[in-house]
Amino acid sequence: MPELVIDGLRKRFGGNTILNGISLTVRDGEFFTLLGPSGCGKSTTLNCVAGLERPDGGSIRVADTTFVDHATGAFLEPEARNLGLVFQSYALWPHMTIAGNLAYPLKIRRVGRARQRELIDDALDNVGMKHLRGRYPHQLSGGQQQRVALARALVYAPSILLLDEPLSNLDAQLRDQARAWLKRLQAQVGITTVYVTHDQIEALALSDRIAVMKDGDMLQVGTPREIYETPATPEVAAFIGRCNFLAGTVHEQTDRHTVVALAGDGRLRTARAAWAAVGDRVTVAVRSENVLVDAAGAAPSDAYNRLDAEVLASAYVGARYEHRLRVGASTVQAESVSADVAEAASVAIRPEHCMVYPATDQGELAGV
Ligand SMILES: Nc1ncnc2c1ncn2[C@@H]1O[C@H](COP(=O)(O)OP(=O)(O)OP(=O)(O)O)[C@@H](O)[C@H]1O
Repeated sequence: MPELVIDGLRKRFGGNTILNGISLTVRDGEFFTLLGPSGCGKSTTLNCVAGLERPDGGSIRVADTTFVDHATGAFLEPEARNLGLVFQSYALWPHMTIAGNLAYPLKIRRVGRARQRELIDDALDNVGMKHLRGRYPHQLSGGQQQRVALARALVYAPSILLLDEPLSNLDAQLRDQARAWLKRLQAQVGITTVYVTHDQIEALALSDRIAVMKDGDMLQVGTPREIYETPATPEVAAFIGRCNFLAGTVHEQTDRHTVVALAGDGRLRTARAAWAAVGDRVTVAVRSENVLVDAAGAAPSDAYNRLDAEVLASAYVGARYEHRLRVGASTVQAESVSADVAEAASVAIRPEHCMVYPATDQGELAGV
């Protein structure tokens, strides 16, 4: 399966710049996700790959085939790109059986009847729908229809699979199931896949790598672990998972730590941020699951920061409790498995769980 290379992709609609020169490479056989808030340009990127939009700058190439190159004026028509496409609305033809829906793209490609049957059986087998080949779309559930849409996109062995929020019409439980079989299927077929979603859990669960987008720019590309554990910017940290942001000033640089004086009160040792100088204004990001409340009393002080805290509110949310605490001048969110935090007069945070960034407007982060 080929690589997809996007280089300097630009797109404007009217006076608005939607893509600011995006560059990325999707590797052979990779499950690659474009993740970001609504309107950041994910679908526009995918549509440029599909040939449904013409970019205003940059190029897109798959293996040795140029799909589009603004500099030379090259543009390959969508139907010549041999792509598998699945969108949010599955758009199966209602008057055709499932097998008929899958046969259609093969007929267009002039595949012989016997071979059509083999390919259709294989594709339906892949998605566990072979036994329903004679049914019509209205006789299937939403989840089953989505499987058929995927089988139809795979039946003619496309070079790349493009999926735009394909699971968003399914209810929560079906979505979980669909996620599991989609990941299995993609690995089994080994097809290079670009997936668009604004759902962070979906992105983390499915992807080999994720590109986090905002306002037509790419903020970070990395594996799910890299994106979650070492977000490149506070915006990435804010968009994925639950994160606290604490304002402060660099107080001291030691061999191993950067010590931050928090606004209000308290000091926080963080993993050393080599770029920071004493006196710099910084934003420290800490995931809410890394703010320990119930273990605070037991945490050895050399391995943890200990900060005075006041519990403002606690809520039971099923598998855990969520707490709002006042720490210095900030409100901090924390999680615990035990309800027993009423006495907590401090929180414990490991230095390596504190991520330091140049000072960022906290109001902007709230809007991510
Ligand atoms: N054909 C168009 N004409 C004008 N503006 C458009 C067009 N298509 C998209 N846009 C605008 O471009 C921006 C990016 O849209 P896009 O669909 O790429 O975002 P997205 O990240 O996929 O968001 P969502 O998750 O909501 O689909 C939006 O502000 C949208 O309104």
